[in-house]
Amino acid sequence: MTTPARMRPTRPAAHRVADLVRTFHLVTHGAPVPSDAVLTGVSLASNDVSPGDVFVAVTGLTVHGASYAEQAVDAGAVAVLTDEAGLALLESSGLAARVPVLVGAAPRALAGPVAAWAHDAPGERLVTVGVTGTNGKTTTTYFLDAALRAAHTTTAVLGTVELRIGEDAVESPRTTVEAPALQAILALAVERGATALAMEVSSHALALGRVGGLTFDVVGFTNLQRDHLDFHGDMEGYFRDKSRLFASGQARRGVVVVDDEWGRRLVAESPIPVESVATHVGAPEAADADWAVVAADIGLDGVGSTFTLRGPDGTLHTAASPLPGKVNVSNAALAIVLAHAAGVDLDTAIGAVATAHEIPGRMERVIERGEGFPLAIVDYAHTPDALVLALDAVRPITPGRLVIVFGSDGDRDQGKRPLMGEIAARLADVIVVTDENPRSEEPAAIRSAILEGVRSVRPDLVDVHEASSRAQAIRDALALAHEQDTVIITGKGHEPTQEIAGVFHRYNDRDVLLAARVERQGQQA
Ligand SMILES: CC(=O)N[C@H]1[C@@H](OP(=O)(O)OP(=O)(O)OC[C@H]2O[C@@H](n3ccc(=O)[nH]c3=O)[C@H](O)[C@@H]2O)O[C@H](CO)[C@@H](O)[C@@H]1O[C@H](C)C(=O)N[C@@H](C)C(=O)N[C@H](CCC(=O)O)C(=O)O
Ligand SMILES: Nc1ncnc2c1ncn2[C@@H]1O[C@H](COP(=O)(O)OP(=O)(O)OP(=O)(O)O)[C@@H](O)[C@H]1O
Repeated sequence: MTTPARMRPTRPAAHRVADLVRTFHLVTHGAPVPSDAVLTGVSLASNDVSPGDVFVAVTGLTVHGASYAEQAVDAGAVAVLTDEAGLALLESSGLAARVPVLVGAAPRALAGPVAAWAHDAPGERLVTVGVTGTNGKTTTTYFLDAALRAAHTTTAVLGTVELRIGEDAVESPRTTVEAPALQAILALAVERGATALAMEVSSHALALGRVGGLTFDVVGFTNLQRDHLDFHGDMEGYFRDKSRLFASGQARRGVVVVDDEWGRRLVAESPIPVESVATHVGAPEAADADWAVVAADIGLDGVGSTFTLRGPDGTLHTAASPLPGKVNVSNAALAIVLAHAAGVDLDTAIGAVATAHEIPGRMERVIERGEGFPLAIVDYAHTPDALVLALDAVRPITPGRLVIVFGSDGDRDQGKRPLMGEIAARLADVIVVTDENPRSEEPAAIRSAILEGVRSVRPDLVDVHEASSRAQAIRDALALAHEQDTVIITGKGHEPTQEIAGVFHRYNDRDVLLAARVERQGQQA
C-alpha cells in the first residue's frame, strides 16, 4: 500500500540548499554547504526521509527531533534545519561534522513555508478549501468534494478517513498531516492534474503549524464543542487555536456556521471577510446571517433531508442532504456555501451535494433492517454533543429499542467519559460499554469511568453490558437486538486500527459487524 510518506511528486522541484539558507535567513553551522547541494523535499520525521530531503528537527512535546538526525542523514538528508537546542545535540553527537546544520528560530513554524517553497507553492495552483470545527469536518469536506468534482475534472480530498487524489486513495495517519507531507501531497495532486482541494484542518494542525505555507482560498468553520481539552487547556484556548485558520495570510475568505456562540464570535473577530450561515430553522441568528436554512424536512427514513436555503439576496433555494439528521443539514448548507465561495455555480453545488456518496463511518448503514436483523449503523460520534445528535438522529428510525456500543479513547480528554455514559443511559435503551483506543491506559478504568456516568442515570444498570473486546461487544449487541431495534456503534467510525498499549491492531467496526452477521446467520441456519 502507498503510505502517506510516499505521496510525493514523481518529478520534484530542485532548489539549491544555499538558496534555502538565503530565502529563510538561516545561519549555517556544521559541515559546509556544498555549492552544488540541491534539495528535492522536506521531512519532519526521520523515518520518512527520502534522499535529497532537508530534515527539519523540531523540539517535540516528548523528544527533540535532532536525536533522530543520524537516521535522517543515513537515509539521504542533505541538511538538517533545526534550532539552537538541536544544534547543540548535533554538535555533541559529532553529527554536525557530517552534515550542514541550518539554524532558524522556530523550525516547526518554518517547516510549512520551507516545504511550500521547496515544492514551488503547489497550493497556489489549486483552488483550496480548508474546513475546521469540532464536528462535521469530514462530512462537510466530502459534501464539498462532491460539489468541487462537479466543476473540476480532478480533485483532492484530505482528512481523517483518507488522502485522496482523483480516484487514488491511501489511509490517512491523522486528520491533518504534517506540513512537509501536506506540501508534497499538494505537489503530487498538481502533477496528477488536480485543480481543487478540500481538506480538514484540525486544531492540533493549527497549533502545530501543519498548514503553514498554505494560503487557503476559502476556509470554513462548523462548530466548537468540548473536545481535545487535554491539548488546548480550555475552551478559550481551543477557540484561539481554531481561529488561526481565519488569520490573514492563512486564508483569503471564510464561511462560518453561526449556530453556536463560538461561530458568532469568530464572525465578529475575523480579520478576513466572512459569510455567515445559520442552519437552525427559526433561530434568532438567522435574521442577521448571510445565508440561513429557513425550512427543513428532516428525513425520518434515515436516508436524508430536504431544506430551504435563503441566500444573501433573499432568494430561496431547495437543497438536500444525502445523510440523515439535523447536523447533516448544517454540514450540507456549509458545503454548498463553501463551494459557491470557491467558484462553483450555486445550483451545481446544490445538485452535487444532494447526491454525494456515503462517507465511510459517518452514519454508515452497514446492515439494513430485515431477515431477523436490526438496522446497524457505524458512526464516528466521539464527543458528548455528537453522541446526543447521533442518538437523536436514529431514534425516529427505530421502531424498537435503541442499542448502543461505545467506549472512549485512552490518553485523551478524561472528563468526557462519564458525560458520554450519562448521555447513552438517557438516550439509548440497551448499552454495551467497551473499549475504543485505550492507548497506554488501563482499558477497564476507562470503561469504569463511563459506567459511573451510566449509573448516575440508571443506578440499577438494567440493560447495561460491558465487554472488554470491541468485537465481542458488537457480537453481543447483534445477539441482543431484535429486527425492530437499531444498533449504533459509535466512536471509531472508519478507523482501520485499534490502538492498545502502543500497538496498532487491524480493526474496523464495519468489517466486524459484517462478520458478526455472517456468524449469526451460520448459527441460525
Ligand atoms: C499532540 C500532537 O499532535 N503531537 C504531534 C507532535 O508530537 P511531539 O511534539 O510530541 O513530537 P515528538 O514525539 O516529541 O517528536 C519530536 C520530533 O521528532 C521527530 N521524530 C520522532 C521519532 C523518530 O523516530 N523520528 C523523528 O524524526 C518527530 O517527527 C517530531 O518532529 O508533533 C509530531 C510531529 O512533529 C506529531 O507526529 C505528533 O502527533 C501525534 C502523533 C498525534 O497523535 N497527534 C494527534 C493528537 C493529532 O494531531 N490529532 C489531530 C486532531 C484529531 C481530531 O480532531 O480528532 C489530527 O490532526 O489528527
Ligand atoms: N455539524 C455537526 N455538528 C455536530 N455533530 C456533528 C456534525 N456533523 C457530524 N457530527 C457528528 O460528529 C461525528 C463526526 O463527524 P465528522 O467525522 O464529519 O466530524 P470531524 O470533524 O471530521 O471529526 P474528527 O475531527 O474527530 O475526525 C459524526 O459521526 C456525527 O455524529
